This record gives sequence, structure tokens and C-alpha cells, in this order.
Amino acid sequence: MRIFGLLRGHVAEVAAVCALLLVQALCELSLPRYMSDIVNVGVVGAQAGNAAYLGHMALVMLGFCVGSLVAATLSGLVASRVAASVARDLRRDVFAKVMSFSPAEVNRFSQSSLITRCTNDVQQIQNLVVILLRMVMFAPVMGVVAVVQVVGTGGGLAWIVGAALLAVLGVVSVLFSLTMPRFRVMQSLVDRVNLLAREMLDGLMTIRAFGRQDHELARFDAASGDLRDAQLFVNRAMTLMMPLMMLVMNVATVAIVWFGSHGVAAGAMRAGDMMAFISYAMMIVMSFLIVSMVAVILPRAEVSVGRVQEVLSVEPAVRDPERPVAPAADAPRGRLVFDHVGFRYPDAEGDVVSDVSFATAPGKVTAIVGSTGSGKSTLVQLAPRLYDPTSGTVTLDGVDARQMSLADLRSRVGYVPQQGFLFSGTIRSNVAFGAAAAGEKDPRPDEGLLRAIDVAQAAELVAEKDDGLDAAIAQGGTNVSGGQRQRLAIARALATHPEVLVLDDSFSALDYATDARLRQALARECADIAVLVVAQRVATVMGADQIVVLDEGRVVGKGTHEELLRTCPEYLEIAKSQLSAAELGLEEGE
Ligand SMILES: Nc1ncnc2c1ncn2[C@@H]1O[C@H](COP(=O)(O)OP(=O)(O)OP(=O)(O)O)[C@@H](O)[C@H]1O
Repeated sequence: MRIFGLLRGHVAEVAAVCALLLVQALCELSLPRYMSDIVNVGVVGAQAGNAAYLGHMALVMLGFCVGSLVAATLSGLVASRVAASVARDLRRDVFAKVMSFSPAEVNRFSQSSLITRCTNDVQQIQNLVVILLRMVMFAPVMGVVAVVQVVGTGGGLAWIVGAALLAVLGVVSVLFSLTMPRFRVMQSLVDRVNLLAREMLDGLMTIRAFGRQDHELARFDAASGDLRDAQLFVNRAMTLMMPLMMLVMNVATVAIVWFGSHGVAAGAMRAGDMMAFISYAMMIVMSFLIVSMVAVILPRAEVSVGRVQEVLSVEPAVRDPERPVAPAADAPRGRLVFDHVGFRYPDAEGDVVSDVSFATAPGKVTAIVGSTGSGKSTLVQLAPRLYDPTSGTVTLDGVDARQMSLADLRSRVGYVPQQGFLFSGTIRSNVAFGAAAAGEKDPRPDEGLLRAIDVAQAAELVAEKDDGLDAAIAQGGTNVSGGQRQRLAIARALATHPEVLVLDDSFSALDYATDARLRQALARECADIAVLVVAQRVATVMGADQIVVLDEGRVVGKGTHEELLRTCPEYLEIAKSQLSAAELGLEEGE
């Protein structure tokens, strides 16, 4: 069972729990024997009414009770510690793994399922580790010793214990055959509730804007209701368990007293032995119950272990090479070359990008334009290796990107995604985010950050905040505008001093004037950086040194704005749809 594998790093603690449980079991198993002696000797035997004898026996029994209590408490503490450490390690491993996933791998599980696996499933495993350590080890010890005692004092009553065990087995089998199928679906129902909750929180504004609250609430209610039904069914079935078990035990006790009293009357058994027999019989039934319950619960936790291990066993498609290669010290910097690059999303039917070739150069701006869905974002995501090309190569400064260590590559390529994302914290923590990862040790760190913010045209935003760089940013950057978010995301990339700055439609929320100022500042301040910019607006790319026109993933034109207006009908069409003939410098009707 995979769950035992999780305990591999905790051998010493597990051994300590076993030793403590053994002490607890032996203490508890001694009590019925003393009880029997008290009845046989101190109540009806030679020492009847002897206070000294009874006091001595009571003290001994108290000693065993305290011993059992201490051992049980300590074993509980150690078991909980082990379970909590196992859970923490699993959460860390899952999280670290997910950090290495490409978007395709995240989508394979869905974000909400990854969250459930990292939290709820790990919690299930933690609970089970405690049960496993405390019950599973305790029950067999108690059961075996009790059986030995029962056989010793039996007097022909052992068959009652056998019958009680069969009854326990019957109850456990029926209850679990009813509930197991529900256990299995329960985790996927938790996934679904999380998925809907996440989707609704993300789309709250859209839901409100379209007045779809009732519809969404009904959808959530349905998923939540399915989970409630599954949980209720399981819990109802489980609440039957204890009363049924008590019934089995009480019937067994009555049967022992009934048949045992005949033995006592006939002188074949002493009253105290019968009492001890009842206690041992109950211990056997209890330990059998625990073992059979755990045997059935274990597969349930295995479902959670399986779900967690499914994440851990994914081999990310984009990973560090075994022997990373760094560009030569004298190699040209900022030369990102796409050489006959093709890309197909996993499980997609066709290529999104095919046979694309172009190169960037330091101090030059390369722009990618094309109609929506033509593959522009996909193409530039290949630069920082968010995906790897399925054909052709992407090289940076003469080295295949796949040969470079991811940290090195990503410190050289500053990538600003379409949706500039900000983390909860401050403007400073957000802008310094990438620089900190690159191990930047600027003696005057604020100056570097302020310069990046200035180039990104976000200086005004910092100036108008009372706290300046320390102004708070809410989770997801929801307390700044879309355009401010984009500018801070650009500043974050600039603060790492990249060789190549990839801007994926990062000007889309900026007004024309800010867009123009930002482009001028980039050209002025970043003379050694190669800029690769995806843009929808022709006005944004008109001044680029090279424009690559994409149509359905293929390059249909390459050149400057003027060249493309003459040679590339697709570019001309896009340009005409956005700018007047006069703005394009074309004759009317051209
Ligand atoms: N994760 C994905 N899995 C499968 N297909 C995808 C994925 N992401 C994008 N696509 C598909 O790839 C194609 C290109 O998408 P991409 O986002 O690169 O286009 P784009 O030119 O940047 O579009 P836009 O200008 O609208 O942002 C689209 O047809 C899209 O449906």
C-alpha cells in the first residue's frame, strides 16, 4: 500500500509509537486479570472484605491505568506529529511540482482539482496516518493477547466470541459495501464544488453584469447538494455502525453471563474468571472491529494518496536540461532566433504555429501582428520556454533554449504576459519580484526599481500614492487599473535587466499617448535590449525595426511598416482597418 511508503522518513517515530502502544495494550490487558482476582479472592474468596488486600489491588490497578493513560497520550502526540509532518511534506512536494507545470499540465488536472489535492486529499491522508499509527498497531496486539487469555480461561465459552466476530464482520461488510462507492465519488464532488466556487469568484463581475446570480447559485447549489447527499448517505450508514456494534457486544455479554453462570453454578468456573472473560471478549471484538474498519477505510485514503501521487508523478514537459549550457561570454546578447518553429498544443489536432523564422537584435524592436487567434501569444510563449516548440528551434545568443537552464534563460528573457498579474504586497515587492529571483543585489535597490517604473510610465502611479513604493497592492492587483497593472508588470520585467523583453499585447489597456511615451522611453533607455512585442494596434508597431505578420500560425510577411504596406496584403488589410489612408501615407483608394 502506497500509504505506508509515506512513513519511510519517520521510522524512529513509528517505532516509538509501536513501543508506546505495546505498553498501553499490556497495561489494559492486565486489568481484567486483577479484576478477576479481586472478585475471586477479595469478594468471595479467602480475603473477602480484607481492606489491605483490596487497597493493594486497587493501587496496582491504578498504576496500570496511569501507565495506559501516559502511553496512550504520548503515542497520540507522536502519531499526530508524524501525520502532520507527512501532510506538510506532501503539500510542499505537490506545490513544488505544480510550480514546474506548464499551463497544459495545469489544465490537465484543472486548477481547482490541484487545490483540492493539495488541501483536502492531503488532509484525508493525514487523518488516516493517525488512525493507521494508533489503531492498526494497537488492535492486533490487544486482540492476540486477549485471545490467549480467553483460550486460557475459556470454560467452553469461546464459541460466543467466534459468533460475535462473525456478526461484526457481517455488519462491517454490509455497511462498507453500501458506502464505498460513495466514498470514491466524494473527492471528485469536492473537486467540482471547488471548481464552481473558483469560477464564480473569478467571474463575479460578469455574473452580476448579466444578472445571472440566480442561475449560478442554482448551479452551485446542485453541485453542493450532490456532495451533501453523498456525505449524508455515508454518515447515516456510519452512524448505524456504533449502535449495531454495541448490540453485538451486549448480546455477547448476556450470552457469556447466561452460559457462564451455569459453569459457575456447576463449580467449573469462578465468578471472577467469568468477568475477566467478558472483558477479554469485548477487547477481541473491539480489536477485530478496528482492524476490519481500517481495512475498508484504507482504500478510501488510497484514493487520496493516488490523487496526490498522480500530480507528483507527472514529468513536466518543460524541464531543466541535465547539462545546462550557457551562452559564450563573447556571444552576441539579445539575439533570439526562431528557426522554422512549429508548435501544437498537447491533444490539439493541428499546429497553432508552423514554420516561423525570424530573429531579434539588441536595441531593435521586433513586432508580431496578426488577426486574433493567429498564434501570436503562443509564439512568444516559446521564448521563455513556457512551452517547447514541437518542431524547429528557438535559440538565444547561439544556444538552443532547451539546452539552457530555465533560471538562466528566464533571467535573460523578460516576459510580460497578456494579463499583467500582480501579487498581494506592495508596488516595491511586485516590481522587485523578478529581480529578487535573479539574485539582484543592487546597492541602491530603489533606484533600479524607480528607473524601471519610470520607463514603464508608472512613475505617476507611485508619486500619487502616499506610501510611494510601499503602497499596498491587493491580491491579483485589483486595486489598480488594468493599464496600471500592465505598466507595473512591464516595470517588473525591466527591473531584471533582461536581454530580450517580450511584451505580449502588454499595451492593450494603455491610451495612445501613454503607449507612444512608453515606446519612446523603451527605445531611449533600453538601447541594449531586444524588444519582441505582440500588438493588436498597428500604431504601436509602425515604428518597429521589423514586423512579422502571422496568419493562421504562418508568416505571411516580414519587414518594416512601409515595406509591408507594399508587399503584404494581410498587413495592409489590418492597417487599413485601424488607420485612415492619410495616416498610413497612402493615396486615397489605394
Ligand atoms: N492552452 C491551449 N490549448 C489549446 N489550444 C490553445 C491554447 N491556447 C490557445 N490555443 C489556440 O491557439 C490558437 C492561437 O491562440 P493565441 O492566443 O496564440 O492567438 P493570438 O494570436 O495571441 O490571439 P489574440 O490576439 O486574440 O490574443 C487559438 O486558436 C487558440 O484557440
